[in-house]
Amino acid sequence: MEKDADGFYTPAPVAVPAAEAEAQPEANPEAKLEDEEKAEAPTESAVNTDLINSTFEVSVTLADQQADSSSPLYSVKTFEELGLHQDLLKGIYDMGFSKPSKIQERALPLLLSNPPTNMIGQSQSGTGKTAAFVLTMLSRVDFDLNKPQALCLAPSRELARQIMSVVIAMGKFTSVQTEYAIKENLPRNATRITAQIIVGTPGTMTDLLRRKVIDTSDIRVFVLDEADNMLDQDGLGDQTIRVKKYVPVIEPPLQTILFSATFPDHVRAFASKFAPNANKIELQREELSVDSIRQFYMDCRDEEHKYDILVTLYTLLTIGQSIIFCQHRRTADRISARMTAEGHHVASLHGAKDATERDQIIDRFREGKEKVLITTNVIARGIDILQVNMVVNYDLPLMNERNHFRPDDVRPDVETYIHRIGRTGRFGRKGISVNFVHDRKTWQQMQQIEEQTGKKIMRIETNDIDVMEEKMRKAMK
Ligand SMILES: Nc1ncnc2c1ncn2[C@@H]1O[C@H](COP(=O)(O)OP(=O)(O)OP(=O)(O)O)[C@@H](O)[C@H]1O
Repeated sequence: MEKDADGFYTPAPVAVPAAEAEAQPEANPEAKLEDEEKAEAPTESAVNTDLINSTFEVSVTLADQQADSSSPLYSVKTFEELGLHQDLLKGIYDMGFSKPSKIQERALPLLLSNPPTNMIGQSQSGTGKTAAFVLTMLSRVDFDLNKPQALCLAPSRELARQIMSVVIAMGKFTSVQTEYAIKENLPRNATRITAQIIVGTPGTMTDLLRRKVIDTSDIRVFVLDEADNMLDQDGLGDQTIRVKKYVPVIEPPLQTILFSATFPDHVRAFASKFAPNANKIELQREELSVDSIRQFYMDCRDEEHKYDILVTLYTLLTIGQSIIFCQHRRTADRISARMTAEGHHVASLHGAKDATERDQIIDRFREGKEKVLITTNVIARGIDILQVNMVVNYDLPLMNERNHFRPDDVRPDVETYIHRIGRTGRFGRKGISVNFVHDRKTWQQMQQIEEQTGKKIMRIETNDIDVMEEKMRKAMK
């Protein structure tokens, strides 16, 4: 199975493993036909060849990385050795996965062993954490029992929908039943959910639990994706704790699974309380972001110059796909309205839009119908769109006001930064991130990000557009 036009998983004819791809005799047989009709349509053939070549290149570099012991994609094992049911192995191979990543290899045996043990797992963005917890949910569910058995919480409806697409793809050869706990999905008068796996956001999940639409008496797995965010008192902490209170812990024994690319110190202790006696897989600070994302910054004179530079970048933004992050919804709306009025094609997505519109916008972006998405932190975490090769921090991410030392000392939100740039460079692919810096304060904030992540952020000259473009194109290759 491979991702369809919606970016979700649907059946594909046959996945060609990287090693076999080279042996394919004719990547594009049509290219050989020399009749008039074909001769008149060289563009399509050329595009096909390009697509095939680029898929091939990704497969080859992926195979290299999965064989490099220092890569987060490395593994010595096969999926067969991880103790998965035959039906789930079929699902995994149908998705085109051939080898586990490091987090999958390390976490799955711990997650699947009995008696069930809690897990706090950390691994860089785009390294396959979703498969680790989805396979655990699917492994622990009794498909003959028509009752909820696994709950999974994510910070946004977009991420909940994406996780569900993975549950459905990996569970394709099982009889799993699923349901969403996201806004405007179930009718208000729904009385009972019989689905075994429920994926949602904490507000709606609480509402369904409170109204007893979800019976918790057989829940055995409780997953928090983006767990540091889900437990943070400045984020969704209160709502997540409320959900947990509804779920019995002792009978059946509850396995609590927390995953994220980041676990800042201030939530680490609470995470250990929330998932007691957990197996832990942790990253060192300098390992937090992946090396395949090249990081840059651009000096802008002021706010208006930021906009001008963004417009100058437009052609580059549309080479693959790109996500532009703003601190506020109004900024996202303002710049997207202005760019649209000037004839550019951009979409904007944030939490103030209604559910149907949000679904349409992200689906169009997944399908590649929109190339440039202007947004807020709402999709900073978890969203997996492989074609995104550029992320722009139009505004650097900043801590909530209550974490400011003084009103004039606004600290950068380093965790959100790591997640934002992680929307590109997924599973070994290349990507670039660009930060706009326009005054002393933003300059200092960027330096703090550099210090705390231990990764160099390179300057890109904005005076000479050609040089700027050339440098960025090179970094994207
Ligand atoms: N073993 C594998 N082989 C090939 N591709 C994989 C494998 N595991 C995961 N992937 C793909 O890698 C991409 C990233 O995976 P995923 O979204 O689970 O990352 P993540 O670690 O959860 O990232 P984030 O921290 O951003 O949420 C997805 O497109 C997924 O299908």
